[in-house]
This record gives sequence, C-alpha cells and structure tokens, in this order.
Amino acid sequence: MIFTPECSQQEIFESTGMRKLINMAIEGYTCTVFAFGQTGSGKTYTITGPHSLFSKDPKEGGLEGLMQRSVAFLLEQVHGSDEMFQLCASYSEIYNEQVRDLLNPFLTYSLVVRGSRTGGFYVENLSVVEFCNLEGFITLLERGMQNRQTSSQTQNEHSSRSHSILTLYIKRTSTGAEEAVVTQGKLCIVDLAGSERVKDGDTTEKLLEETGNINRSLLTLGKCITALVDPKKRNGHIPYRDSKLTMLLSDSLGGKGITLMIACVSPAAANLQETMNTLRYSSKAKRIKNKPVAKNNLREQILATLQREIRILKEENTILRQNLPKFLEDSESGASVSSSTRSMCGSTEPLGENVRSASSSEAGLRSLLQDLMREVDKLQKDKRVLLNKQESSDQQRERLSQENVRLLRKLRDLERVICSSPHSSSSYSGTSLDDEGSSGNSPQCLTNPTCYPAHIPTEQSPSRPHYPVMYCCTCSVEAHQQGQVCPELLERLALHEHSYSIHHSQPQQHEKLPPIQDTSAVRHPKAAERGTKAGQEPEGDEPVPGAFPQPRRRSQGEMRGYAGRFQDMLEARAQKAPSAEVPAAKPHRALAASALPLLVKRRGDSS
Ligand SMILES: Nc1ncnc2c1ncn2[C@@H]1O[C@H](COP(=O)(O)OP(=O)(O)OP(=O)(O)O)[C@@H](O)[C@H]1O
Repeated sequence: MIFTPECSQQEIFESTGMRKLINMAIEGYTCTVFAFGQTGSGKTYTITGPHSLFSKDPKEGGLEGLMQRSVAFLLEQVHGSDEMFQLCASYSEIYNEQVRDLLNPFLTYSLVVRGSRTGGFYVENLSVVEFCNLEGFITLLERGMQNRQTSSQTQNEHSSRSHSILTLYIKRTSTGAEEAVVTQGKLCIVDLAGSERVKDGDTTEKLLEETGNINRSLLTLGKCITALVDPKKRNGHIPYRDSKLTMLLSDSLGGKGITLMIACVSPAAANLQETMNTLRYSSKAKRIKNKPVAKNNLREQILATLQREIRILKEENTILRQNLPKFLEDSESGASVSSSTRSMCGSTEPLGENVRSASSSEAGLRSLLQDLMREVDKLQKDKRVLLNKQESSDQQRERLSQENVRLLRKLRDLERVICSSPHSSSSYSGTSLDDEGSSGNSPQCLTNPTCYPAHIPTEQSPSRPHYPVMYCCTCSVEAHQQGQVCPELLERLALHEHSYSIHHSQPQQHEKLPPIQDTSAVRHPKAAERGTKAGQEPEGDEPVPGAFPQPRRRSQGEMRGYAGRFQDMLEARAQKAPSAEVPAAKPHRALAASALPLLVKRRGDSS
C-alpha cells in the first residue's frame, strides 16, 4: 500500500494488515513492524503519533500511532476470548550501539545482547512489565518515550537519535482441550532512527558519533536484507552480528517470523536520493520470503503433561494401597483375586475398574521384575568374563616377570663377559669380577646359577680370542651339588671348539673333533677349584684330576698356518687326480699366495 500525507492514522492501521499480524502474534508467531526511512520522513509519527501526544499539552485526539492502536486491538481480542492471556511489554532503545532500557531509566549501564540457539538473540536483564488495559500500556509508553534520546535537527525538531523497540509478549493458555496448550507470541514494533547525510559545519562531535552509528547500523540492515534476498547467500553467512539492531531483528528478518515494513519517504524534491534509497531497500526487503512458525511453549506443555501423569499415578497408587491387604489375604487363602475383590467391594460396577487397574499395575511390576532379572543375568555374565580376563592377565604378568628376571640375569652375566673381555684390563690381570666368587676368566652356566664356573683352557694362539664363554644348561641343582659333571656344558664346550676349528681350518678338510677325554675322570668344577685355581693352566700334558678337560692340541700342520695347509691340500689333489683325463692342477705358488689373504684377512691376521 502507498499512503499519501492525507491518510489518517486509522487508515494506515486498517490497511497495513496490522490486525492480521496481531492475530498471528496471538497464535504464537513472532511478528514485527518497523518503520524505515530518512530523518523527518514521519516514522515516529506513524509508529507512535506526533511528539505532542507525549507532552503535557492538551492532546489532539485521533493521532495515536500503530503502537496504541495495535495494543487497543490486542486488548479487544484478549477480553473477548475464553482463553487465558498474559500480556507483557518491554521497551528498549539502541543508542550509539548500546542497548538501554526505556522502562528503567535509572540503569546507568547498557544491557547486553545475548544469543541462544533456541531463543535467538535477546537483551539480557531487560525490564518486562505486565499490563492488562490500555491505560496501563499508555503509561508505560509515555514513560519510555520520555526517556528516548531525541535532539533537534535541521530536518526534524524532535529527531530520534536511537532505534526504539517495543515488544509485546502474548502468552495464551488454551484450557478447552484435555491438555493445556500454551502459545507464546511476540509483536515487535520498531521505530528506526532516520538515515541522514553528514554535513560539514553544522554538526557537533556528539551528533557526528550518533549519525555515524545510526548510518552504520542501517547499512548493516541493508546488507542483511541484500543477503537474505540472494538465494545463494541466504543459507550462508548473514552479517546480523555486525550491529545490535540486526541482531535483535534477525528473527524478524530471516528467521521464523513475519514482518511488516513501512517505508517512509519525504515528498520534497531535495530528498530524492534518500527517497530512492529507501524505495530500493524496501523493494529488496519485499522479496525476502520467510516460513513463519508458531512457538508453542514446550516446557509448559511438558509440565502440564507431567502434572496430569502424576495425578493419574497418584490415583492408581491410592487404589493399589487400598486393595493390597485384600490381595494378600486372597493369595494366602488361595482364593482367586477377582472373587475376593468382588466380595470386598460389594458391587460389580466400581470393582471392575479397580481390578483392571490393579491387574494392569501387577503386570507392569512383573515385566519390570523380569527386566531387572535379565539385567542381573547380563551383569553376572559380564562379571565372569571380566574375572577370566583378569586371571589370564595375571598369568601373563607372572610369566613376563619371570622372563624379566631371566633376562636381567642374562644381562648381568653379559656385563661380566664384557668386563672380562681382552679389552678389559681386569681380565688380563686376573682380578675376580664375579660377586659370587667365580673367576673372571671362567665360563658360567647361565641357566642354573649353582652350576659353578668352570675354567676353559684357552690356547695361546694370537688368532684365538682369550675370553670365557657363557653356557646355559638344564641340569638340576641337586646334580650340581652332588658334584656331577654337567654333560650339556661339556657338549657345548665341544661344539665351541669344533666351530672354532671349522672357522680356522680349510673348509674341505674338516677334521673330526677328538673325543672328550675320559669324562669319568672329570669332576665338577667346584672340585676343580680345590685342585687348580681358576684361570691357571695345569703344568704338563697329564690331565689334572678335577680340572676341566683339556682341548686338543693343534697339530704341527695347523700350527704352520693357513698358507701351508692350503698348499698341502693343493699338492694332495694334484697327486690323486688321473693325469690322462684331467690335467693335473699344478700347485701354483702364486695362486696359493694370492688366495691367502682371502682366508686370513677375515681374522685380521697379517701373516
Ligand atoms: N503524516 C503526517 N501528518 C502530519 N505530520 C507529519 C506526518 N508525518 C510526519 N509528520 C511531522 O513531521 C515531523 C517529522 O516526523 P517524525 O518525527 O515522525 O519523523 P522521523 O522519520 O521519525 O524523523 P527522525 O528519524 O529524525 O526521528 C514531525 O513534526 C511530524 O509531526
């Protein structure tokens, strides 16, 4: 609709669809009316009526704006309805990006705008005053209007320097149905501050700040409208948070509310640019399409439902308590429940109801009991599984601790080996490194700590390492204590010697290890200690009683070194090979000499 200056306030109220909007607010919708336009274009006049209405001068009748007319219509609807209503109002202004409570002017600080997912943006601690008639509301409105920031401007004597928001909260409780339905609607009536151009010379610093803030918030409003109109941007980011005004109008602009926008323009040609701007924005805003949703107070509804359930349960409980002694008697006497109950109550009419409710509650208890038993079974199973797991983990832990002890023991013994290696001076000096009394150059059984160390006689060959070897045996402790020779130890010793000889001899001429000397003559190393000191070689070739078996003495050929033995081998081959079929491979000194380093270099033997 387009309204000319001659249109009355009543005509504007009738033709703008305000009645429809108020009815929707009663049904639970969030509705908004706002006037938009340049300064002095008649926004405040349209919304609240002329400024003179709120002065002490005698009031001119019929000039009330949309606010008063809307509340008058709302009160008409409320008083003519059978439903319960509660009407409240809040009145605030946004001045220099600060929210002030117009109904509580004594507040020295500005209020905070907060946002919640369910309720959208709201002003925290804003006064909400209940009213029940038009006089009460007019008193509130006058108080608010007196507190509003206005100043005299070139285009308007009483120019509003702030955006004012009057919110009417309409709570309706319908009691006609079985369950009470509560709706909470809202009607916001917004009078925006007018946009204006800043002119040099006639503006103070305060006015400049006010105008800057007004223009900034109106610019953000324009951005929000532009974004909401664009289908690509509508579901994206809308810059509501850029100003307090757009935060508080977010629900009206792009939310689930319904909004009426009144664009006020000046008929003066000098204001053409401002008029065009206003019309451009309003035509854009017209294209915004919202899906209004009524707000039912879920909490109130849940509360009402719960109260109803509690009432029913209380009644059921009373009936059960009354009938419980009789049920007990019946179960004792073996009589059927129904006949007993019937005889107890005397009449069949109310009895049927009692029996039904009692039996239904008994069935409910039974099913509950069964559920609980199932739950107990399940928990017991879980407990068993957990106990089994705990047992197996205990066993595993024990195994690991045993393994740990064994590894620690090995580590300790390896440390001994390292300490008594040829690089260790203590090894050569013969100092005992063993805390348990074993010699530093003696081998030791790692498996059984009571297997006493035995001395391994070492050959004084420069190529042979001179260090003790550790062995592990599986002999019993008693066997060792009885002085028996550890066969496993002997075997390992033999293997050690064998591998040594393989390693140091020509590969194709492996010699069999000589049999271990008369083991019956060899006693336990403990006994050996009595006869021979550990690490000390017995004199002569005769086996010393109690000493560890002596290793085989190396032959003369072996002692000649690898080069000599290799040459012997080549010569022997040459003699065996038939000269007719295969030409005899003559021993080639140069070849033998050239092959030598290949064999010897492995041990670093320079010879
Ligand atoms: N329809 C109208 N009939 C008669 N006078 C009007 C009408 N509209 C506005 N006026 C007068 O024009 C002047 C400016 O109006 P109003 O204060 O409502 O403008 P505004 O848009 O609210 O300005 P501002 O943004 O500066 O607050 C007032 O004196 C008002 O009485």
